[in-house]
Amino acid sequence: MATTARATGGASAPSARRARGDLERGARSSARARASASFDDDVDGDSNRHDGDVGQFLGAMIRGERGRKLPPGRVGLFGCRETLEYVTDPNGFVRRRVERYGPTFKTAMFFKPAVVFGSKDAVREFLTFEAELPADEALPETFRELHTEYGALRMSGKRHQATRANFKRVLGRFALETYAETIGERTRAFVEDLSGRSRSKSEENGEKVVSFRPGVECVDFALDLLFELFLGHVPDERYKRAMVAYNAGLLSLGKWSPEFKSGRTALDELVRYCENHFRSVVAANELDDPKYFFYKQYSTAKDENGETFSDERIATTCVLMVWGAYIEAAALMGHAFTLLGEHADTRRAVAHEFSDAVCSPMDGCRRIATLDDIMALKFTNAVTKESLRVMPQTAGGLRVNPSDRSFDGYDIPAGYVLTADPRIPFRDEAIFPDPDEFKPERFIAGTAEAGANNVANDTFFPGGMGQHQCPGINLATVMTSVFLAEMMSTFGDRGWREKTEKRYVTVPIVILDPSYEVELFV
Ligand code: HEM
Repeated sequence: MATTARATGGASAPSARRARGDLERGARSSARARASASFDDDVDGDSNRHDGDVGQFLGAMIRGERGRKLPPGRVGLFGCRETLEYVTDPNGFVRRRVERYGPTFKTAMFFKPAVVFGSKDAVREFLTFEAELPADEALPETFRELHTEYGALRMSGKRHQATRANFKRVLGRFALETYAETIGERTRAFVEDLSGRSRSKSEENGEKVVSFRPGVECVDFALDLLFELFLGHVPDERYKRAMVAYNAGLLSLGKWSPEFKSGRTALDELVRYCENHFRSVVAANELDDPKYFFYKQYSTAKDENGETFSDERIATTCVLMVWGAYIEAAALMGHAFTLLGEHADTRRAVAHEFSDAVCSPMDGCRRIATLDDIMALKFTNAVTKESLRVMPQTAGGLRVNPSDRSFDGYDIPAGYVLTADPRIPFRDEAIFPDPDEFKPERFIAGTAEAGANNVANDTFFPGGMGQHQCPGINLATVMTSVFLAEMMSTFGDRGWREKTEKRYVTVPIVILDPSYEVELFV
């Protein structure tokens, strides 16, 4: 679940590397173009210099920034230009600014002035005071409302601590052990179904192919699977469509927008559905059925006052958890899958590692992996981590700086959003040499590519950091590792051919566009 990366369109190119290359070339030429434009940005950190940028000049006056040493960059008057550029291409936006200003810069996010940073020193300094910073005020208005009063991202203090304690019960190790079998079975069925859809390409060579659209099918699959893990079943299509509408509403541009209104209706419908379902499970005395593990945990969950949750709160929590998980897990599956398309050796290594773990002379390769098996897939797990690094799907969390402070050598005025952005260290040559290269070995201790800092909290934080750090990233990693293992065992040897240009949607997170299609060889 993440709140910041939001945009449309995306790079189109026949391979992820080329897509990234295009982004970079675009970034370089647009940086050159901007450098020669008369409305230039404040590049030296001196907020008194605006080089003809009237918006920035007026904005800095109104915000009382003149004479203070803010980071380099541009906020503008209301932050409109920066916000629109950010939502159009969030990863490129950050990359261009880091190239131009370095790892700490000021800008505007969702029309609020913001300081974005990602150097190890800045991250360490940030962690010394992050726990005191409110997250709620930094969220876009539409998100705040649809995230509801029960949403963790809006909470702080004792209320938030109680909510986090409950997350441990449904996203911690014991929970993952409980979910592993369903994840394994559903993933295998998904891949078998895909393979069963294959058809002969031509009469002559008997080549069998199957068309696969990861931008749609991973989303569908992840949504079904997470409904099943958290609600014990997959509701009918209507509620799946409602979840998609809710997702769109959360980060709509304003409360006036049709997306926001549909998101509101979808949320009400989903909460009603979950509440009725939860009540029916309780009434039937079925809470001890293992498929209702999630309900069972929440039926005894306590809030900050020691009170058990109301049915409405449990139902809303179910909706928020399915939402927070499905789009993130689907994005990661899609990114990791497409990155493997370019790496035949890596595909085979993933398939090999899986067969070593689950195949035996007794039962062939039919055993469903346990959590221990999945955690022992060191190479495959490293592929998922490297995919998160090479193709970041979310930004970091947003926090509001409540009072003037000095941070990272700069003056940060009260009201500025502070955000530690994982995309900055992900591309830092000193931490990840050849950052454009896809090298899962970086995340395997003892290999030549493994750097001391690769998995440190202050350099690799795809799920954010601090009080609201993602509690679900391990679930997404487990789902993706199993998905890759099953997919590569069936299709990894011969790989696939792209049928359409690769495109990315970045609303509300960076994810493959539904139109992207490949042909898998069976
Ligand atoms: C690769 C997949 C994922 C990524 C990249 C990701 C990213 C993030 C980020 C960056 C945050 C921090 C926001 C902040 O600091 O303000 C976050 C929070 C959160 N994520 Fe994830 N997430 C992922 C998967 C999941 C999954 C599978 C779940 C399962 C339910 C989940 C549930 C949550 C929740 C509940 C929070 C809020 C925590 C809090 O406010 O205390 N996420 N996520």
